[in-house]
Amino acid sequence: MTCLLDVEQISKTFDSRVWLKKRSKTVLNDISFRLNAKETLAIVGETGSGKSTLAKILVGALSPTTGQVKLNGQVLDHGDFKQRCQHIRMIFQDSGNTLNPSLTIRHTLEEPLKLNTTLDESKRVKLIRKTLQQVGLLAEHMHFYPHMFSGGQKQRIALARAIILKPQVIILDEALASLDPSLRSQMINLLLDLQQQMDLAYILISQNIGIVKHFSDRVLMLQKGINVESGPTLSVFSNPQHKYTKKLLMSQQVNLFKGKKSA
Ligand SMILES: Nc1ncnc2c1ncn2[C@@H]1O[C@H](COP(=O)(O)OP(=O)(O)OP(=O)(O)O)[C@@H](O)[C@H]1O
Repeated sequence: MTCLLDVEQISKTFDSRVWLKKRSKTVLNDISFRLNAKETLAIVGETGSGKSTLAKILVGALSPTTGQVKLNGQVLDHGDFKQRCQHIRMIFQDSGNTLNPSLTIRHTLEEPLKLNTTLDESKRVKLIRKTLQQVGLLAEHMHFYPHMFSGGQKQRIALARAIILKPQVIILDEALASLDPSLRSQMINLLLDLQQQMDLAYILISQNIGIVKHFSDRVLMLQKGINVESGPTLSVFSNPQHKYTKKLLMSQQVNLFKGKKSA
């Protein structure tokens, strides 16, 4: 299988000044992993372990102190948002609530198309209709405003905004955390369907071992910015080697023997 995303030895140190004294804090230390098409890698760690910092580096919102990110073998330069935003998209926990309340869904979805494609208006509208249907909404919803949707529907619109440019990688930063269990299962099934249809790769950032077990192929356990254990999700969860992994699994007491798509 060809490698889509190649993350090589990423480290990040934040510098700050307190009372004229310079302080440095290393929040990511030598993180490397590879991601293939149609694959889901979960990045799991407690609060403050560096998950969001890593996600921000992958989408280009932060530059790494050392290391590099390659997409299809090409190094991504920090600040090259046009290249990144077409290929790597991110959905947050509250993405649905960040929709501009004064814009119809059509205008929200049309914005990235105007910025990144040469499609004319009729082709843009056609693609918006198709994308809304792909995420389980109606084509007519493009005329609605965000306040006319439920939380789960808004998260689907955020997903539509993420897939409309046909990206290769989607980063889900706790994107399922605020949904109730039934909406969460529907969203996971939708994400798995889209993964097959569009050859998408996902990076799932989560503290929820149950979601990770259900959704990911491989897992990377992050503790204080260090990759303490990684591998196929079922192997890591059924035979954890590092005490941090054992502690997280114990704290959430998950049934470890059901994996992706069989749960
Ligand atoms: N701009 C910044 N300047 C200094 N320190 C920062 C900055 N951004 C993040 N940090 C620190 O980096 C560490 C990792 O933060 P990060 O948000 O990546 O963790 P996280 O694993 O995503 O946590 P959570 O699950 O709570 O979102 C934290 O200690 C945080 O305080």
